[in-house]
Amino acid sequence: MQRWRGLEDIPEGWGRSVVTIGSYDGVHRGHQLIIGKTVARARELGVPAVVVTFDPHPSEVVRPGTHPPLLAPHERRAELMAGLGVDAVLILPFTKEFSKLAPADFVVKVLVDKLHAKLVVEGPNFRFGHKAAGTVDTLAELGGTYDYEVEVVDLFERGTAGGGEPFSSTLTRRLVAEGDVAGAAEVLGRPHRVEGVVVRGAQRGRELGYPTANVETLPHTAIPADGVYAGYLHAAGEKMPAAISVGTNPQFDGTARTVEAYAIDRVGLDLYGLHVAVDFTAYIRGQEKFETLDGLLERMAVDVKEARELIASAED
Ligand SMILES: Cc1cc2nc3c(=O)[nH]c(=O)nc-3n(C[C@H](O)[C@H](O)[C@H](O)COP(=O)(O)O)c2cc1C
Ligand SMILES: Nc1ncnc2c1ncn2[C@@H]1O[C@H](COP(=O)(O)OP(=O)(O)O)[C@@H](O)[C@H]1O
Repeated sequence: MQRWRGLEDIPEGWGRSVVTIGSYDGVHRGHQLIIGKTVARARELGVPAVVVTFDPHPSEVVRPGTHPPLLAPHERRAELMAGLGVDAVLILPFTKEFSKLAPADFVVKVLVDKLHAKLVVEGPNFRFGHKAAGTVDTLAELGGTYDYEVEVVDLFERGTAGGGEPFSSTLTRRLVAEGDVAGAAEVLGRPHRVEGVVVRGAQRGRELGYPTANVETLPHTAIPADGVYAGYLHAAGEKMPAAISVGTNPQFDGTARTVEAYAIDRVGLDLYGLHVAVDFTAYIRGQEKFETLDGLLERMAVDVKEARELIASAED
């Protein structure tokens, strides 16, 4: 899969393409439908499938200070899109100037002049151009002038997550923020993942008998609510069942919020400095401050047992 940052990166002589445009944060199951359709149509038409997305998130540029927590960094989104068969991802730097392009100017600059769109696939709620003035109808009208078709895919799949709300990035962010990682996994079609480099913590975990890899997350990462979770730690090419703690370590009157994962029953790992990923599959409990350290240790033993069981039952 090709990855372009900015219109200048599109190779000279790029032919026609099937295109879909969106933030696609999380690449959840609704997104997967639209992107899957884009790829299927591209194959039928014998041209490449291109996803156009933005960085930073448009809302931060339009209303500074409103950057939403991100479900997946661009790197991860690209990996997921490649898995869906996408041929190229174009990340457009979303600047103030770019945000002022009228819908027709956006269409000409990106879809017509650069990607030579033959077909554009979107969800019904797609908006684009200055003040989000462009709708799928605007897109289709311009297609009449500029020789491309528009196909609207209903992305409103519903599961049981969030009380049967339609799948969306907003719903997923809410479920993650509430600690409902099982619900988030239903919308995403896979567990929610937090990634980053393993940094040093208080060096206390090993003394407690549960060394934990402390993950330094990227700004704007969607981090699950404080609590204890079951999941996986992916490190050095291995996928290890893990008990995960998110919080400030109230037992030790900590203040910094950390994401830390204990790889169950693994001894002697050295993960410092590695880029790792933590997948959240199930919520176990909230963070607590126990009367004694033994209270915490007893509870941690139970957490690890529960995590092991939750993971084993999900793998069956
Ligand atoms: C399964 C599990 C459960 C935890 N539960 C709590 C808790 O209830 N309260 C708390 O303050 N810290 C909790 N922690 C975090 C530990 O306090 C933390 O991992 C320990 O202090 C080591 O920190 P360090 O990695 O900075 O050395 C938990 C950690 C794990 C792995
Ligand atoms: N089973 C394990 N799970 C997670 N990290 C482990 C494990 N075994 C060894 N480690 C290593 O130990 C470190 C965590 O030990 P800990 O005492 O909690 O130190 P810190 O406070 O720096 O996180 C991890 O960063 C990793 O390098």
